[in-house]
Amino acid sequence: MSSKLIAPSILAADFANLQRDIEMVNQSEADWFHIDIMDGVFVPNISFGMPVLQAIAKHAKKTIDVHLMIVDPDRYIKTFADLGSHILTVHYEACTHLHRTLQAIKAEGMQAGVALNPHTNINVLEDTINDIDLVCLMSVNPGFGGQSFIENTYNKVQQLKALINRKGASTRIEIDGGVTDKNAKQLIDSGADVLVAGSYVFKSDDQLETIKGLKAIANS
Ligand SMILES: O=C(CO)[C@H](O)[C@H](O)COP(=O)(O)O
Repeated sequence: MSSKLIAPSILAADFANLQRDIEMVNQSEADWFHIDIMDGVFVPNISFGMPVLQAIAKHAKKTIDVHLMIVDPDRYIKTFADLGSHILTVHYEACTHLHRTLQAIKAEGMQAGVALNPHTNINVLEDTINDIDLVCLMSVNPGFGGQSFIENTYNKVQQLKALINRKGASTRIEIDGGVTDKNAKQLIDSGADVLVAGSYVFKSDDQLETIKGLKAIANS
């Protein structure tokens, strides 16, 4: 069984002490940096843009997993590659020509991810799953950190895992939103490979221990 991965969401970091929080992730047992880019159009919130990502990338020593919650993401694929993104995830709901977008991401040397909102059925990926490196299942409605986990996510992970197996794909399943020690084990048992955790990590007293504990649960 391959190792299950933990990706702290920088959205929940303390931006007054961003470099300290990045160093904490570097030193931790986390595997990826999860970076949420929000445009105030696709989602009802604006997070941060290119200069902040550039600053994070300068200090980050782990895989940079960028999640674009923006309309028409094709406009920025090259920019995000140039800024040092390793994985670039676009929303299914934001792409008119998803297959073309995936090819464009790969052409820039990045892994291609697709995120699905909680209301979007897994079967929309039936014809593209073999072209997708990562599916990010939103377990909250995107836009804000600190929301409650949607329980139907377990069913969706199982359905997605079944689709991946049926198609012989090697796609990873990532879960984003409301992940804690309470749901991590059931998510992994349902078929998840990567757990994104924002508030649970950054609002905890001992962040290194919180990441260590989540990683232990995910790989137990
Ligand atoms: O981007 C998000 C919502 O759009 C996620 O909720 C965020 O990445 C994770 O934060 P939290 O663990 O606090 O739910």
